[in-house]
Amino acid sequence: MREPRPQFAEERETKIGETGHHFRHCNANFRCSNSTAPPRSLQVPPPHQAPQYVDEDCADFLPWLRQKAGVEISSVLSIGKSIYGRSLFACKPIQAGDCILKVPYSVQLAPDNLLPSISSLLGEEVTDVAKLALVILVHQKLGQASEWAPYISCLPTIAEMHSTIFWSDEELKMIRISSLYQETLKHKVQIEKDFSSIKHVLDRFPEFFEDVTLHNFKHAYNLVESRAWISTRGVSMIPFADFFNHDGFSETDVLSAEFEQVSEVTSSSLRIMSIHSRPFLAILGVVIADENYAPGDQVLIRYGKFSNARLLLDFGFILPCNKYDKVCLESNGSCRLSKTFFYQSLIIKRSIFLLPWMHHNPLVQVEVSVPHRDHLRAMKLDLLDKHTTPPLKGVNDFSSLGNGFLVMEVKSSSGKGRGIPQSLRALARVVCCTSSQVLVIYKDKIFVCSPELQDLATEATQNDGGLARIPLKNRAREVQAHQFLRLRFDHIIDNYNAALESLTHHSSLLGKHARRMQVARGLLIGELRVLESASAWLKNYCETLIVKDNNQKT
Ligand SMILES: C[S@@+](CC[C@H](N)C(=O)[O-])C[C@H]1O[C@@H](n2cnc3c(N)ncnc32)[C@H](O)[C@@H]1O
Repeated sequence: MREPRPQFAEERETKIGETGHHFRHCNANFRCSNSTAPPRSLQVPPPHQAPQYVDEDCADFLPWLRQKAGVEISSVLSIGKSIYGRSLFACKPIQAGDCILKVPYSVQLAPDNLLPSISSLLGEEVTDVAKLALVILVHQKLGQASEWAPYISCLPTIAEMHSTIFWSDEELKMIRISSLYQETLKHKVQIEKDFSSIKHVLDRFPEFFEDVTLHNFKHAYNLVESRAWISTRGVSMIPFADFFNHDGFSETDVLSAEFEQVSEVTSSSLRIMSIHSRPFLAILGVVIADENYAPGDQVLIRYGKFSNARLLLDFGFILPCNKYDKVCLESNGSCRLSKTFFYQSLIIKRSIFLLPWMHHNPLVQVEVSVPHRDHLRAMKLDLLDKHTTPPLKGVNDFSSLGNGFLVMEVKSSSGKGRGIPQSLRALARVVCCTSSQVLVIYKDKIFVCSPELQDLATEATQNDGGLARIPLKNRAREVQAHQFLRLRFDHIIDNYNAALESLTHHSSLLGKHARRMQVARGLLIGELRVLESASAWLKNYCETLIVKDNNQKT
């Protein structure tokens, strides 16, 4: 799920699902953005070019929805087609602030639409996503006999969906270097788990589920993940509203910018929930235009501040130059508090929903080891154990990336370097403290001690407890620590370049596979950009320190 998007949850720097915010229910406001922004996806031409304003396939959809709702849903939007699939276009001039869409709860599909005879058999572990997937499967089976048929028939087929959960093993290999690879495997396992937990119920209702395979279930599941929103009814499919496409270039923060306004000024319902531990915010029912639109403009919303990996996993597309791309350097293993793992390796992963029960070996692994022969090893481990806070707490795209260092693009190599987590730099500072050992004899025992590490410990205690958060007084050591990090980044960069190089040789791929290869390349290129920006920043940082040092000496 995602953001206010279809399941529109916000991908923010804080884990929304854990903030404890709970908004009175409501009709939420979505700000929409005009499709005159630059092209957004790999699929050219841009969406505002020659849109087909009326989607003939949906001819009976709006009259049906209006009749079912008993009210006008929107008088200013029409359903059309763009390169993004079904899309919403302004059919009349729209002014900022206009309410452009209202979808009553009565025409939303939620888990409570499941027949009580079915839902009563489902265990508590069955998620809302899985339940809503079952609702979709029931209506798919009913076909034209379903009262939701005009909507269900508008949903994309599995062949039209490109989430990496539908990629073949061969296709997935193309993104093996990215953490999305692990995320995808983990997510597939989660879906399989959900399927096994409902299988006995499916068997009890052959009239609805006789032919349902894991494949069909996955399809329905991803329909929910790529289109559902969160409402007070839980995860909901909102017909018509789920035809909005995503605009990653929009500066409008659908979630947070609207947040207070919605909860305070309108009677809207904003609610933050978490599906599969993924943070997302959802809003519902009412969409307010945030800018003016001329007839024919595609009206887009921002699903969330999603990196390409997340867009690809949930929605099956990526954006070129996605400013929300991130890379995660993750401490290895399932147990980040393990001193050994914490020190011994850092793994670079792209950030997305990594689920904790998966332990496949990541392809890119960077050793940041404290050699066993390091006399300070025990002390370093102890210090880190005492002072290091979980580096990724609350900042990850993916629920399971609790162990890593989330690296975002550093906009300027001479800037503040905010894309490189302090905790990662701190780790490098500690790891690089390798000298100044002294032996202390205490109670007839010999202890190895380091004034340098001791200083860090004192400094941490005197400040906020964070270890090595400020530059080391010893400038040469500070440079050494950052050069050490840069080496690791450069190693990963080399691996990304090699992976990209290998993708260019997949010329035999056709159709869907060729498209997926293009997407895989786009994903890796975006992550490489983040890595290169970090490396450039580290280089600049070291050079600046060296110059300062030289100036002081002369
Ligand atoms: C909520 S639905 C939007 C309506 C959808 N286009 C349809 O045909 O029903 C989300 C899906 O739309 C497509 N989509 C939305 N925004 C996109 C974008 N910026 N670039 C490419 N595809 C996009 C993706 O297939 C995504 O899974």
